[in-house]
This record gives sequence, C-alpha cells and structure tokens, in this order.
Amino acid sequence: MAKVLLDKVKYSWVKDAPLLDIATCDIQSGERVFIQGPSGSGKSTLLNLLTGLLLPDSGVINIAGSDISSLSAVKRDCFRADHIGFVFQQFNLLPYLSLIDNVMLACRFSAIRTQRALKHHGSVRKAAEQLLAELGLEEQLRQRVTVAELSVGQQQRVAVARALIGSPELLIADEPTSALDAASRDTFTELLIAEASRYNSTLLLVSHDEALGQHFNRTILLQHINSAGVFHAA
Ligand SMILES: Nc1ncnc2c1ncn2[C@@H]1O[C@H](COP(=O)(O)OP(=O)(O)OP(=O)(O)O)[C@@H](O)[C@H]1O
Repeated sequence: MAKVLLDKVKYSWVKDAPLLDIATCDIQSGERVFIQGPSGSGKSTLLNLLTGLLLPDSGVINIAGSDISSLSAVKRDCFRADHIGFVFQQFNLLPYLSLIDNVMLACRFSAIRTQRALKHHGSVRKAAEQLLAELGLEEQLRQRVTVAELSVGQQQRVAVARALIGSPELLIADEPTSALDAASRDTFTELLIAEASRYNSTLLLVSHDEALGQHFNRTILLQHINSAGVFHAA
C-alpha cells in the first residue's frame, strides 16, 4: 500500500497563470479517496503529476516513500510500471488481443509486478485468470473473444484487472464510470473499491461526478486543496 504526499506543489501550463497550487495533500496507505472537481479544474493535470508524466514547477510529490519528481525520466517510467495501476477513462485496451493478454501486458513492463503475480498465483496467466474471474468475466469470454467484442462494461472490468495485476501499491482511476448509467456506475464503483481492498492498493478515483462520493469514506474537493483559483471551467 502506498502513502501519497503532496507538499507545496505548483503547476502551470501557461507562464504566470498557475493551474494548481496545492500546499499539502496527504493520503494514507490503504485509503480509498474520491477526488472531485468540475471540468477544467485540473484533475487530469493532477493525475499526470501523481504518475510522473508531468513534473511540478516546484514542490514535492512523494509516493510510497519515493520523491517521484526527483527521479530521472527513465526511473519515473519504471516507478509507474512497478507501483501504479491506472484505469483510464477510455480504458486503453488493445482491441485485437484476448482479455488475458491485455491483463498480462501490465506485468511485461514490471519485474516487481511479475514476481508478485508469480508468488501469489504461480504464473502471470493464472493471476490474470483469477482477476478476470473475480471481476465477473466468465471463462467462455476469457478464452474465446477479443476485447473488441466486449461491451463497454466488460471492457472496463478488463481494464481494472490489468491495473490490479501484480498488486501495485497505488490504483488510480480517471473518470472510469463516465460511459455508464447510474446503476452500473454504482455497481462498478463498489467493485473497484472491493478489488482495491483485496489487493491492498491505495485507491484514488478522480471524477467530476459528485454522486460517486457516497461510495467513499473520504472526498477531496480539488477546489478546496487548490489555491491557484484559476480554473477554466468548460
Ligand atoms: N496539454 C496541455 N497544454 C496546455 N494547457 C493544458 C493542457 N492540458 C490541460 N491544459 C489546461 O489545463 C486546464 C485543466 O485541464 P485538465 O484536463 O487538467 O482538467 P480536468 O479537470 O481534467 O478537465 P476534464 O474533467 O474536462 O477532463 C485546461 O482548461 C487547460 O486550459
């Protein structure tokens, strides 16, 4: 499990127009946290900072004891692959691969996650099988179809399995329910929280959708922690 700490983090896309100015934000190991903010408030920018895809203009971003902003680009890529599982809004699955191959892909870039999958399941394939089964994708689907043949809800479950294989300490989900109706959204969010607990991952879910807050013990409003105050709402 990962503790996440932001200290005096500032980021601007445009010089002299800060988008994010976060004095402090502290998320404990194992917490399941909902970060809510309207469109244009900087949620994706914040996630890109947390995953080391962007570097802050100043300040420190510490994840699981590592100051990721001080790592080289190559080490940040390795850190992300080893310690962070990501569920993207558009899932980013490879459409012509099987479900299992999509899930196993996350281990190909991380020796640490491969070792964990081997330790707990005997093989990476078995780890992928178990995750897909837990997420309700029955064997017939797992064996016979490509991702392109799945419904949106089924693709989303594959994306969660890929994010969780090898038990990364931090699971980040970016607007993962935007394509779902209200009932499916609630079911999926509960499933995501349960799987994060099962795999001992700290969970950060980011969305504009206030209704998701009911599922979480803690909600952080981006506007409350961000004193930049210049957000360009759509
Ligand atoms: N690549 C970029 N280059 C320049 N400016 C950018 C870039 N990405 C985002 N921005 C600016 O940062 C602001 C916040 O964008 P961001 O995508 O982080 O917000 P968001 O809260 O995730 O929005 P949404 O919910 O609509 O996805 C945008 O309004 C835009 O002005």
